[in-house]
Amino acid sequence: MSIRVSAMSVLPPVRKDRIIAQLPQFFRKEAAFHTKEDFNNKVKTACQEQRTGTVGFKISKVIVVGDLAVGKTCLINRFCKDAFDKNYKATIGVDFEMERFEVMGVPFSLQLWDTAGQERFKCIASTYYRGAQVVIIAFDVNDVASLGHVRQWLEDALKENDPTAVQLFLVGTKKDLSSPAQYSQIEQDALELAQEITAEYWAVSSLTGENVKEFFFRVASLAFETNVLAELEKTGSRQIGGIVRINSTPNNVHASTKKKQPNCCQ
Ligand SMILES: Nc1nc2c(ncn2[C@@H]2O[C@H](COP(=O)(O)OP(=O)(O)OP(=O)(O)O)[C@@H](O)[C@H]2O)c(=O)[nH]1
Ligand SMILES: [Mg+2]
Repeated sequence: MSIRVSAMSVLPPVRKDRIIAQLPQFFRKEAAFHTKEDFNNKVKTACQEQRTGTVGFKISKVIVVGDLAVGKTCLINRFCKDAFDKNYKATIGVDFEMERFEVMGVPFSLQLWDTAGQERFKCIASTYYRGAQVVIIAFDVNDVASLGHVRQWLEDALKENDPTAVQLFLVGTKKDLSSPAQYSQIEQDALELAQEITAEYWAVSSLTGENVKEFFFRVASLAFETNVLAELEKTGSRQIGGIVRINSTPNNVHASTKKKQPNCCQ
């Protein structure tokens, strides 16, 4: 009996709890990437017609930065391993986890980079900031100073990346440790800051798991949506180039552009 190894059989199927069919909603309207209830129509159609180009084969890089001990490692571990460690073990340099999703039937992967917050490991960690599509800045909702350091983390992360291309999230951690009154006080400041730096704001607890899955699903969905839109724009401009060259009338332009569409997913 011969064994056939195809590209499809190398990867196990995407986990059932990583399948995204609908756009997960924002946490706070005041500081959301956008407030639409559903995925962009063009993106939905592209997924239905399997016209998402290379998006399904690419891996988006996500970096998680923020002060030491705010809970970056715990946040990633809660999502990726459904585990929580109450003992603090500082991250030395960086670590990363791969997470595979399926968004509206299209495979999509995130590479989650967990970086060190300790000053002495920061210079190693910062060499891994480059090429991030998503920057997550974490602060502890019980520690105002960690919120105060967010701008510095942002500046460091953006030094290595194209600021206009980065999707930014501000995440308050350890929500379980604060009383509702304390929390709402810091949330005001966090929302204000999130608006100023154009970040989407979330508050989570890795201990209880509150909002952790919702948050990463939102990150994956928005990164996916952005990538598909960029891909459609690329294909669109290629088609326009074709139209100019063949100098067609509007009717047969449509026919010829249709033929030119890549069919890489079939
Ligand atoms: N109660 C509570 N404790 C948390 C939570 N998240 C993290 N911690 C605790 O906070 C401490 C630091 O967590 P880490 O995830 O290691 O912090 P870090 O940001 O990765 O720290 P560095 O790697 O040094 O930058 C640990 O003792 C965790 O158990 C949370 O949601 N709730
Ligand atoms: Mg860590």
